[in-house]
Amino acid sequence: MSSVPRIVKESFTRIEPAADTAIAYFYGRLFAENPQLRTLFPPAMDGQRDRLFQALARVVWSLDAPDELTDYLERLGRDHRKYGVLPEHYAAMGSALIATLRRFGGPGWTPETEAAWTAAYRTVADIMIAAAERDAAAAPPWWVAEVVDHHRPTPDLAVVTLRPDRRLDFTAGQHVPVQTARWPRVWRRYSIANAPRPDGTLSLHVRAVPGGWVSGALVRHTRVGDTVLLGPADGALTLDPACDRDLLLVAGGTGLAPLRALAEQELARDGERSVHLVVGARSPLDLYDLPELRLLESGHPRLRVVPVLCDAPPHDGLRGPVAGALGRIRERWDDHEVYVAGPPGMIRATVGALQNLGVPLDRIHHDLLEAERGGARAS
Ligand SMILES: NC(=O)C1=CN([C@@H]2O[C@H](COP(=O)(O)OP(=O)(O)OC[C@H]3O[C@@H](n4cnc5c(N)ncnc54)[C@H](O)[C@@H]3O)[C@@H](O)[C@H]2O)C=CC1
Repeated sequence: MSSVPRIVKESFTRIEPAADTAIAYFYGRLFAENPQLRTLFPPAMDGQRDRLFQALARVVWSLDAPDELTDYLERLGRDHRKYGVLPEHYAAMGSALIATLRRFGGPGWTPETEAAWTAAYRTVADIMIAAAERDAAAAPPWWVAEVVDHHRPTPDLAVVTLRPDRRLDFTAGQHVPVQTARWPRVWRRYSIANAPRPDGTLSLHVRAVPGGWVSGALVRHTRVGDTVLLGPADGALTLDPACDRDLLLVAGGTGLAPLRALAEQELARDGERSVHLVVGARSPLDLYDLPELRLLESGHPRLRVVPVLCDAPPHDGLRGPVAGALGRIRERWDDHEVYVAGPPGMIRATVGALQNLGVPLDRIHHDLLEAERGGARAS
């Protein structure tokens, strides 16, 4: 095994405390040397800086796990096609990155360190470029999608249905990046709220969060007939086809979207698994999809939908945080496969409650890291 991972990790630890300054320097240098690259990035770079640093950290700490790293980089390479990134851009990025690391690497930065980073970057770029080229043979870099339905069950929430101009493959539980005409080059991810449909349309549940550019545009400034851009679907919150345990799906707020998709996918199969869909919300108004869910339930005896309200006056359902309600719905869930989606605090509380109810961790699936990166999906 080469010494590259060790050297890269050690030097990265020294640079990490100055991450914010280093990333700002990196972009300043990249755009000064390659002004044409500025058009690939959004006008405001704040979120972009965080994302670059998170990606860099993930690559550095995965250098010892080549399979995991390759999988991640291939997805990243495919995903970068939607930004208009070309193979020749990688050299410019690499040169600005090495210059930045040299500048912030302190006295421990040696020719050996620089050689290790150069080798690591070359490997990373080669994997991303090759994955993007393979993908280009099979799929467009982005899809133009027409808004075919848009309704606002509450003032800050929209259910948006889109028809992509070409087939967009996805698996129930995945999310897609979305760009609106109002905010060019700003992409945000939203979970797809349905299993694949014969007509290729997909629905998103979008809450307009304070200061959220894309979520605000999708909720308040989007109409039927408008178009948005979509990137490729991604995400691992999907059903394991080999598993036949009964399903417990625990949703908080718009975290309902991916779990509704999983429920639809399971119910479309000729199976016998029971499906409990527990929907946590703050108030009755926030149970925006309940009428549709009741309709689904009425057509499928193996589905049970259980709303749980936390901030509501007494009503005929369950009250309190969704995590605390699980033990009141059923004493044990340890024979179930469980999927959880919602705000990070709700995911954490629910996973803890499930463990207390005897569910092994390897049967609890969630996207906590994605939800924490978060704004990602919400803003
Ligand atoms: N795959 C995933 O995990 C997905 C996650 N999301 C995330 O879900 C969130 C949805 O937001 P909203 O609809 O505004 O939800 P919300 O803030 O209205 O909360 C929904 C439910 O979660 C509970 N909750 C909220 N914060 C909590 C905390 N700190 N501890 C325990 N329980 C908590 C509430 O009591 C309520 O029952 C967003 O952060 C979004 O990014 C959305 C889609 C998919």
